[in-house]
Amino acid sequence: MSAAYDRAAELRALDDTFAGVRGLVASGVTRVPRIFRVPDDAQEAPREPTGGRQEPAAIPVIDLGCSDRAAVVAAVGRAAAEWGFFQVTGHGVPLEVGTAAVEAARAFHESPGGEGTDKARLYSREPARAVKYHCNFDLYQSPVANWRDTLYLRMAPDPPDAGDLPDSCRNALFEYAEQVKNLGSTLFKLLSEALGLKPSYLTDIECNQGQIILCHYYPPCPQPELAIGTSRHSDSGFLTILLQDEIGGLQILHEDRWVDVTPTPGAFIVNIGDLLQLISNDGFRSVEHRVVAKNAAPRVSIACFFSTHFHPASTRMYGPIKELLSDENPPLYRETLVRDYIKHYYSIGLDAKTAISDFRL
Ligand SMILES: O=C(O)CCC(=O)C(=O)O
Ligand SMILES: [Fe+2]
Repeated sequence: MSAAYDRAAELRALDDTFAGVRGLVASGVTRVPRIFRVPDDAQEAPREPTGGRQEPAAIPVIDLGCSDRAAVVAAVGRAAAEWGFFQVTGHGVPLEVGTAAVEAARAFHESPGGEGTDKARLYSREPARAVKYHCNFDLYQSPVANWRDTLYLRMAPDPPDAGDLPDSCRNALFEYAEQVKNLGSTLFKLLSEALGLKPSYLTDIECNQGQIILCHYYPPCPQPELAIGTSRHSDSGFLTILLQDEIGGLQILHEDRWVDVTPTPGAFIVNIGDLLQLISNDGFRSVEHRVVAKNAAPRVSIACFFSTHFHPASTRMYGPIKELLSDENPPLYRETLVRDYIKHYYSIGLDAKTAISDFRL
């Protein structure tokens, strides 16, 4: 690495544009700047794509509208234990609600940056702010900047001031958040039952209390093989519900291979987060995933995390659920406040799944 490369200064210069990766692309960059380059030696170990000699693997698709509830519970339990990821159809969220949210997110990200704009008003990486826009939440922690910008909305437990949301997104994203919250409640019931607990168990212990919505935008990348859209990581919260557009690029690590999560119109992707792995005492798995960069049309995804994150009033301790423990299934993790877990997770930045192992007994 040449001495002339001042990474900190380049990160700062990007931050100071308030326009993110989209701003770089709009200005016509044809080469990936060094702050985004994935070092050769960090090339992510299991590089093999889906397929090879076998049939391409695919995450389970579960129809929540199926009238056989026991079968749905069993399918959710199997998927959460074996894959950590599944897609759901028959979920009751109208197609147009998801489409409107994706298009609102796209319009925001494609709006101009610069003085006096929504982007400049919202650009922040201040933890306390409920509505903000930034390029890489972990820009200064992570060794590799991701080819991605994000609009961040903390919707619950305390909803943001409506006026803080960009005008063009407000209605679509409030509506989306409400619908996805309801879907989250449905999923927490199914997951409780799949653990052999009463349906209200996970909501009784407030796993659904926090809701954070991240509207990601992945601009076309001129040298996609040198960069990454989202570095490999597992999600920190209890549960994530993700909507992706038709571009693709999301991959999950399954049996040591990267498996493509193929866009399925109208379906949501659901995945278990670290905190649910922790309280289920490894009954459910929080699985690493990443987004590859592409030189295609921009990609939009909306991730909804159920997690109270930095909520200061939350004093509940989370540890392996007592009802699941026995001599054969002793606790594997120590108890933690959500905010302490999240603080630790953020201090590392997106990386291979390491935060949860620091909480193992
Ligand atoms: O954009 C995606 O498909 C995934 C984003 C993601 O993994 C995350 O926000 O945690
Ligand atoms: Fe994620």
